[in-house]
Amino acid sequence: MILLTGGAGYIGSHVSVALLDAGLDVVAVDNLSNSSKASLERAQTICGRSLVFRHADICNEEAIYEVLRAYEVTAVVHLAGFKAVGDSNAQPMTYYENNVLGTMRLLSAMKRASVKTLVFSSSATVYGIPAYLPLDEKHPLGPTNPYGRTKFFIEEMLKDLCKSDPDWRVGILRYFNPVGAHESGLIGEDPIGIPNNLLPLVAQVAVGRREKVFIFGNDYDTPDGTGIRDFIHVVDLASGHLCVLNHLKQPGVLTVNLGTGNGHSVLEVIQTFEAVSGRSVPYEFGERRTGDVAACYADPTFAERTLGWKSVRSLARMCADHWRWQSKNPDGYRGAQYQTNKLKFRVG
Ligand SMILES: NC(=O)c1ccc[n+]([C@@H]2O[C@H](COP(=O)([O-])OP(=O)(O)OC[C@H]3O[C@@H](n4cnc5c(N)ncnc54)[C@H](O)[C@@H]3O)[C@@H](O)[C@H]2O)c1
Ligand SMILES: O=c1ccn([C@@H]2O[C@H](COP(=O)(O)OP(=O)(O)O[C@H]3O[C@H](CO)[C@H](O)[C@H](O)[C@H]3O)[C@@H](O)[C@H]2O)c(=O)[nH]1
Repeated sequence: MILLTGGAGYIGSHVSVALLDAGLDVVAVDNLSNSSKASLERAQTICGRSLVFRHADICNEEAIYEVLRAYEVTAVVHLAGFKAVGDSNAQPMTYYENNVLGTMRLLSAMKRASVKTLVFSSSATVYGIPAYLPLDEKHPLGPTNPYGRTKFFIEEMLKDLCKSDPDWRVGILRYFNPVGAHESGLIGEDPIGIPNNLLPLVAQVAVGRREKVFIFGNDYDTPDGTGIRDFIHVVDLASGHLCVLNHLKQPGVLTVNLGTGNGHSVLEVIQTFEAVSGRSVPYEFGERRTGDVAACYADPTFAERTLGWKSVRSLARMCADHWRWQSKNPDGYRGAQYQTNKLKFRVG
């Protein structure tokens, strides 16, 4: 049984599908602070298999310990955490408490239950301002905001833990920019309030929920002046978790970029989204956003060499799948236009 923390979230629901489709048993733990259980009900519908859902907080060591023991968990995929850069500047201690302390509590529960295999969601944000591109795993680390520092501190903690005890096997996955949705259109990203990230905002403009996209800067040193990022399809990202889980046979830490290696500009994303959706996405150029860099994209060769993992879905596919999710669920999970044949969770 695999314990998936943050399982009801955007990436977690897609990882649930990847794990269930691979025939693994899953217990998903989430405190639903940024998600809805509907995502996991739909993940079950997609796979035709049920999982166990437990409403719990990773900061609650006893609750996590009880789950680890009750379901005979053998490995943990740890995605639970807060992720908004702006919020983390405003409330750094909340971020340190939830992300760093929460991970400490989880690790402590794992140690007590003798579960010592972990896959952790880190972020390309740990690299900070790129000294060179593409970013390989050896690039120096220097996160520029509290959210990024929570990921950095957790990475350091995991390295120390593995040095101290050779029984631990840890995969650190540095995600670039996850976008898109499962091809069924049943699960996808459902941010609360005005989206901070580009793709969900573009999708909400296309569907008519918002008026236009403000492009943060068109004077970067890039071909069209707008920022360049490494957008990666969330289904490709999810499959990377399976690959790393299968690969964690040796003790120690394996740190891997999950990106495509291709950079796409903000304007390119908007134009591609318009083309696949047939909708217009009005935009306006505005000031640069504090903390943004001109370009950020991965060197994904280590992932391919060590895990045999490679992203396969194009930007057009990312936009098309994101659009299918958004157009079928204009109000996200709250709209619930879909009537899914709800499979019951194995334990409610
Ligand atoms: N989406 C991105 O752009 C991105 C990029 C890099 C890394 N990540 C990391 O990937 C992970 C998943 O991100 P996501 O985009 O799916 O975000 P998300 O907010 O959709 O999912 C996170 C989930 O964790 C849950 N959660 C938060 N704190 C919790 C706690 N204390 N106990 C239990 N559950 C808790 C939330 O309710 C949510 O369901 C996060 O750790 C995030 O930092 C995301
Ligand atoms: O309303 C918007 C939102 C974004 N952008 C631009 O779109 C690009 C992508 O921005 P996102 O906010 O979608 O993504 P970031 O690259 O800023 O950051 C994301 O990816 C990082 C990893 O690369 C970290 O994981 C971070 O937490 C996560 O939010 C940037 O050039 C940004 O300036 C706009 O022009 N307008």
